[in-house]
Amino acid sequence: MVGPPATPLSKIQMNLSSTPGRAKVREEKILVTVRMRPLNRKEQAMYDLIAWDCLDDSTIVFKNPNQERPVIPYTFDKVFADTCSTHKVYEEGAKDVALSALSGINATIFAYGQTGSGKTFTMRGIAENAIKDIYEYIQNQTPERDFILRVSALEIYNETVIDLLNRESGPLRLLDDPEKGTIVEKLIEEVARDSQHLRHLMSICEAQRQVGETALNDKSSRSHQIIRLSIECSLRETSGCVKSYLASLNFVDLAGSERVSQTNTCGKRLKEGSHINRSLLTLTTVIRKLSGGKRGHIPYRDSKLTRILQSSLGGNARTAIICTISLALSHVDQTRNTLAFATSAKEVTNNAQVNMVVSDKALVKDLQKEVARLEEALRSPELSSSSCLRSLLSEKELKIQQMEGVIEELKRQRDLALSQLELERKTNKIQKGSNQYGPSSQVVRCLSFSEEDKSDICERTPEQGEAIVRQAMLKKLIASPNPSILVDEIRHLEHRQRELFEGANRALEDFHKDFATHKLGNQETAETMGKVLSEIKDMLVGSSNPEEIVMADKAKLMEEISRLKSQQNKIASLEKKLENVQKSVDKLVSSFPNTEETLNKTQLKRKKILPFSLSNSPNMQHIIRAPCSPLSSSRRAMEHEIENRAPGNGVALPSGGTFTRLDKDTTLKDNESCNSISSREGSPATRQSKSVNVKKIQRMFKNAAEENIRSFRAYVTELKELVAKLHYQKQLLVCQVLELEANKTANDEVDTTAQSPKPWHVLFEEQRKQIVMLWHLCHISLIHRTQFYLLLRGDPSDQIYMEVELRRLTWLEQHLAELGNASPALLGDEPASSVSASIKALKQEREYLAKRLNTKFTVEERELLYSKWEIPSVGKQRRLQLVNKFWTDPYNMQHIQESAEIVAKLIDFSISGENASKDMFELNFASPFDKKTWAGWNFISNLLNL
Ligand SMILES: Nc1ncnc2c1ncn2[C@@H]1O[C@H](COP(=O)(O)OP(=O)(O)OP(=O)(O)O)[C@@H](O)[C@H]1O
Repeated sequence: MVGPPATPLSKIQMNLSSTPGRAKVREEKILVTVRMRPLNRKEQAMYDLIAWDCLDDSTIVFKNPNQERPVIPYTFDKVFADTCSTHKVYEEGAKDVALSALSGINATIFAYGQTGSGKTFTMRGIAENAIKDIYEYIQNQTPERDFILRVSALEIYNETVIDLLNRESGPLRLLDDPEKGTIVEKLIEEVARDSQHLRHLMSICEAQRQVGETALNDKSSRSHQIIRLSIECSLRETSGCVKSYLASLNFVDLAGSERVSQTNTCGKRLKEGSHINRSLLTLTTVIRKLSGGKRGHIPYRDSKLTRILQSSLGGNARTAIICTISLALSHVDQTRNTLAFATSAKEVTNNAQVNMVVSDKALVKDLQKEVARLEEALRSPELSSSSCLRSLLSEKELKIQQMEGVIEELKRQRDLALSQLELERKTNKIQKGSNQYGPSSQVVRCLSFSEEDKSDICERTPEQGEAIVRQAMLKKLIASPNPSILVDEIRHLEHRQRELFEGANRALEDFHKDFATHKLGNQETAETMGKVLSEIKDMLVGSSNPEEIVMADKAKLMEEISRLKSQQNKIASLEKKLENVQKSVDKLVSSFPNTEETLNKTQLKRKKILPFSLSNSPNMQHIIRAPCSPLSSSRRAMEHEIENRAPGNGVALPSGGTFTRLDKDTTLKDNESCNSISSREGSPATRQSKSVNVKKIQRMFKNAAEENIRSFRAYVTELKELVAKLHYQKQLLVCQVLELEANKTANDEVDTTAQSPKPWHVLFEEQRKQIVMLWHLCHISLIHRTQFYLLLRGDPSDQIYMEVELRRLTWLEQHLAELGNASPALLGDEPASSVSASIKALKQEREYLAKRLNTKFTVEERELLYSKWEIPSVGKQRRLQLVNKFWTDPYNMQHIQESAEIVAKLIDFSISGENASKDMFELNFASPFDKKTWAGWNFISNLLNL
């Protein structure tokens, strides 16, 4: 086949390269030489004159015997005088170009000239010399180089291409190949075994050529002849890589230009001459245009000659043109034409390049091995068996389980760390004296009632320390509730509540006793006190008793919940009663200003006046220790008052000491004073002194009573808050327990369901709906959805595919949700690169499908679709608008069905077609569509690392 080397373009590296032993070949002008033919016999017989002279080996000049016009010399790369041998012409005008083919560069040598000027004579010699040199070169090469020579030959006779090695094949067609250029269809290419064989083949070509007799040449070539040697050189390198060069060497013997007047042709010869001249004219035009440097339209296609020689004329080849001329004066015009052609040809530039074929044999061998392995695997019954599939599936499920386990463990560790961090933070705040809590700690604050009034960690009592520990425990408890811990916590709260009520009761009883003993306050005050006392007692009765708690210890969790629920009313009742107590105490306080007056009227009559004292009350410690009690501050105020008293006022009060001890001392001193007053009764000084002391004692008594009333009021207020907190805390705990119970019930239901499975068709419908929703949420490929949806119709064998798909999608959806919720600092670019990549891929897929609408649906069908899917009749990108509506409503199964049907038509997918097999899903994340993954599935695959 004549044309550029028949090597696939993909395997050819069209790089400039150095020819072995030569300079780099880049742009290069055509080598143009002129060979003079001596006068032949006919010319001599006619006494024709020699019209041309060689000035030197590159210049020829017309002899101007008449000296009419100034002579214009012609200069070429070489001018060979008529005495020059063909060998010299070859050596200096063709060899260099011809041997380029040995290093992968296309080469063309052709003879151009007037008929009978010696073209065939010259080309025969050139080819002979080239063949000789080529084989010498091959023989001198090292064994690392292998050469293969192939021969093909054709002639263009009357614009018909004939295979000279297979003339019977008839006229051959020229074809345009995008990679190889013009090629001759069905042209035979014979491998030359050696130089002899090659010569033999060339002799066949010569014998087959059209030759005719004309007036100027007995054996005139009536056709253009092209003999092509394809030379393939393989170079084995130490790395095992093999480089191959492939080049063609064309020997072109053109038919001669001729004038009818000179050749005296007619009929057949005239027709031949006409074709010859026309093709030569095209050649001349091509050369002239190329020489002008203007790369406009080059009329290569105007003749078969120029089409076939296109790469040699300004293309990828080194070219040498030997222009043959006759020295005879009778042919001077034809010679001038030839020299003009030669002059143009000199200006034509070619771009010869090495045609290198790199074939990595090692790689090829590896690929062959891999193919063989895969073929073997495919043939293996094990791989296609269901056991293999099952093991593959179980392996992947195991991997998913492991990943889920890891995720759970990480979550647990994260929660634990957060809990510890929060505790640490709060502990630090407490140590710094701050009791401010962040909004996120609201629940914990409700539970941490015992901590709120701790102002200094240094003064923390064991109870306070315990409260901090409990607080941490409660936070853990909320994060991961445990029924037994919850129940314990409830009991603890109830116990604490009872302690508070009992403490309040004892304090109030003593308080009331003191009032009664000392007749403090008026009747109204006494009534109020009695009322408060009875209300507190009611509260105690209303609270849960120890037996219930003991019973609850043994009760089951649900019974405990019921009990707590039933307590709701009791708690509300308690709150109500506390309200009453609060009101009563307020009333008591408001009535107290009359106390001084009462004291003056009543107590002064008594011989023995005892100040109000709780010194003997065992419950006072409860009041003092009561959380949130302002008693400490009132105590300080009392101490301050006592300290500021004048030393000589007759009241011997020790400075410092506790309130209780102060009361004791005061009581003692007061008793003593009273006794003393009694013994000295009657003296004026004594009366005055007694009057002063009584007033002081009354004032002290009043202060103490006021202080105790205020303290008790504050205590009741605090108690009310505590009850409210307990109530809230219990509710929280009940919720926790209920949640646990609900989970337990749900699990039980699942277990029950597992024991009595639903019918497959029901389960299939449920799973399919879930899958459709998850496809939507995870932005899965529409093509995948369509194929999966249409292929899996609820057969029992679909079960495994459904389960795998559901499992994957569930995992993916959770993973994407976690990515979306996670901190960007923790995730880096992952969320953006994952979700957005899937969305982008889906968008591209929709665009792809939209483009196919025109080819897969007729205009009428499209209009129907637009109408049905409510696409406006006027607007841009209606096709995309339509496709954008597919698969967008996961709740509507009719919509899903119709979407799937349209997408299936767009991608030529048919459930009965060749490409419709459930195996296409392969139970892994590879894309189902021609193995050409969409970005979404690519991402999913990478994401799951399966
Ligand atoms: N340089 C030369 N020295 C001696 N004889 C030559 C030389 N060139 C050509 N001849 C002779 O001239 C004759 C014509 O030559 P040839 O057939 O090669 O011409 P041609 O250009 O091929 O003609 P055509 O175009 O008609 O085929 C032949 O007999 C050949 O031997």
